[in-house]
Amino acid sequence: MYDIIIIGAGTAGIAAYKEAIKKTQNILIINDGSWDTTCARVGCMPSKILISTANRVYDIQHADEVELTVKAQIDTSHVMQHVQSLRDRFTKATLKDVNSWEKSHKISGKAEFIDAQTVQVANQKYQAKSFIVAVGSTPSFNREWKESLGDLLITSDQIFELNELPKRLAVIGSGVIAIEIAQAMHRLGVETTVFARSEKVGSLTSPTLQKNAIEVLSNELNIKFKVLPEHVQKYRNKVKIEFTEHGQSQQLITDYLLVATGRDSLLNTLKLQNIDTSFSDITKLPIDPHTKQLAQLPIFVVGDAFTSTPIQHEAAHEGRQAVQNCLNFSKLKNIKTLTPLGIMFSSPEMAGVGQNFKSLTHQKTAFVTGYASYEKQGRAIVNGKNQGGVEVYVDIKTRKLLGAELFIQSAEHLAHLLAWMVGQKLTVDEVLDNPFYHPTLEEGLRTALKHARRQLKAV
Ligand SMILES: Cc1cc2nc3c(=O)[nH]c(=O)nc-3n(C[C@H](O)[C@H](O)[C@H](O)COP(=O)(O)OP(=O)(O)OC[C@H]3O[C@@H](n4cnc5c(N)ncnc54)[C@H](O)[C@@H]3O)c2cc1C
Ligand SMILES: NC(=O)c1ccc[n+]([C@@H]2O[C@H](COP(=O)([O-])OP(=O)(O)OC[C@H]3O[C@@H](n4cnc5c(N)ncnc54)[C@H](O)[C@@H]3O)[C@@H](O)[C@H]2O)c1
Repeated sequence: MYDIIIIGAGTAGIAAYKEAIKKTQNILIINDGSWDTTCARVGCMPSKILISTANRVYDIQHADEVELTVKAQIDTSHVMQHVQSLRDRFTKATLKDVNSWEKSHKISGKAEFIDAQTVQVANQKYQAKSFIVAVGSTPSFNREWKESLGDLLITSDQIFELNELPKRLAVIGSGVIAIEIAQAMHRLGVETTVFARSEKVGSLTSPTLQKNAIEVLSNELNIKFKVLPEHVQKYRNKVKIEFTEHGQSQQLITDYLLVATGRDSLLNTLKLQNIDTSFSDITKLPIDPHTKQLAQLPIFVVGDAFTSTPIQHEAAHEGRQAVQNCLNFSKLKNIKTLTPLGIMFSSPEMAGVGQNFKSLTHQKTAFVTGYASYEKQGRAIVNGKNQGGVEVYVDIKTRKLLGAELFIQSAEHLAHLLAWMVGQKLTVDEVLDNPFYHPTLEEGLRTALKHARRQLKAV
């Protein structure tokens, strides 16, 4: 009997293995499919390569933002090769690591539970004192549409495999994946149309920043809000989409349909109902949000498989932390301990830190919002990127910084600073006691913090 069986070798499973091997050699990791992680193969890395290249094209074509006249000829014919070769560099690094592990610790194949102590892979049974379940998720899509469109319906699992940039792309969804990829494709010269079921873009929950983001992004991108395809079909090896806009029936011919409408957990592949029949509905599993324990069992579910924050660093953190709970069962520690931090790599970037506007409002927390627009922010003007704004949320009683939302260029850096401040439970006064260099984007953050402090004084 193994000390731990880890199911899934993505970000969370690999982090769990690397932590567990420091404590015990009596471990097994089972993975169905490729051992190079969703993040490196079809997620974080290829998407960021595409976005970075697209933003370079944009900056060359918009040099007039800083009064430069540039006559450039941009050849995008190697973009997909660039995405793939750089992506391969990252996946190779992961595979090199995995290949260095003891062979007898690894099994390829789909794991299914037989009971709470036993899993089966291709008719072979394996038992463990504890399990770390890190099976991740997969893109959701309409099966009927897939049947009629075949390879022309793609998800984030396929888009980075295209040999060349398409001429035209339709995207369904206006969440994180949809907007990141749609904006990048548009900037690379792909005629891109986004179908959004609601009037919302990306991850922001603040109504002010959301409104601003809709304005800014729809100035650049063709986003059809509250419009969804009604019928799709293959037409001369293209995709024909029928939809209704402003009360009129319309149609659009495009090369591919990218479906980015969320991801489904792969927990349903594990036959958890063999442990307890009540586990057959994976959306209702009794998983403790803090310890990630399934019911009272020595089974811990980590990463994207069951989370409201499907992001890489959380998956890795949960994978590592779960090992302690397995080896010290049943003395459990909370796994979910990181300050919330989410960054969306649109342009301008969106970020959320700590508690967001929506959760603070729902919990009826007594807080003030400090706001700063970046339209007139000195450094942003100098950079020719003066769009968006930031909001900081401060507790009225304790004056502590509770969270922030950002929609500005380079939000990724400010968001980290803010996450570290929120994690240290600093008050707005303590944050403002720190140096703010001139001229920097951080000065805009100071404006927002001061705005919040003025309201506290007024309360
Ligand atoms: C397009 C895209 C862009 C992204 N960009 C970012 C980003 O910029 N920043 C960020 O933080 N996050 C990003 N993410 C999210 C990030 O990739 C995920 O949060 C992270 O990869 C989750 O890791 P995981 O270990 O939970 O799952 P995965 O890495 O998906 O690993 C799960 C593994 O389990 C295996 N498995 C499934 N079922 C079984 C079974 N029954 N038996 C055995 N093995 C099984 C799977 O095959 C897979 O290998 C992005 C995701 C996508 C799709
Ligand atoms: N930068 C990053 O950190 C990053 C990048 C990409 C993905 N991710 C992670 O991956 C997760 C999944 O991303 P995602 O974009 O697939 O999910 P999402 O939840 O961000 O967006 C889903 C979108 O699909 C729409 N939608 C859902 N069902 C629909 C339906 N039936 N018809 C039409 N539209 C529908 C929603 O309205 C929304 O616009 C994200 O939550 C994020 O945590 C992170």
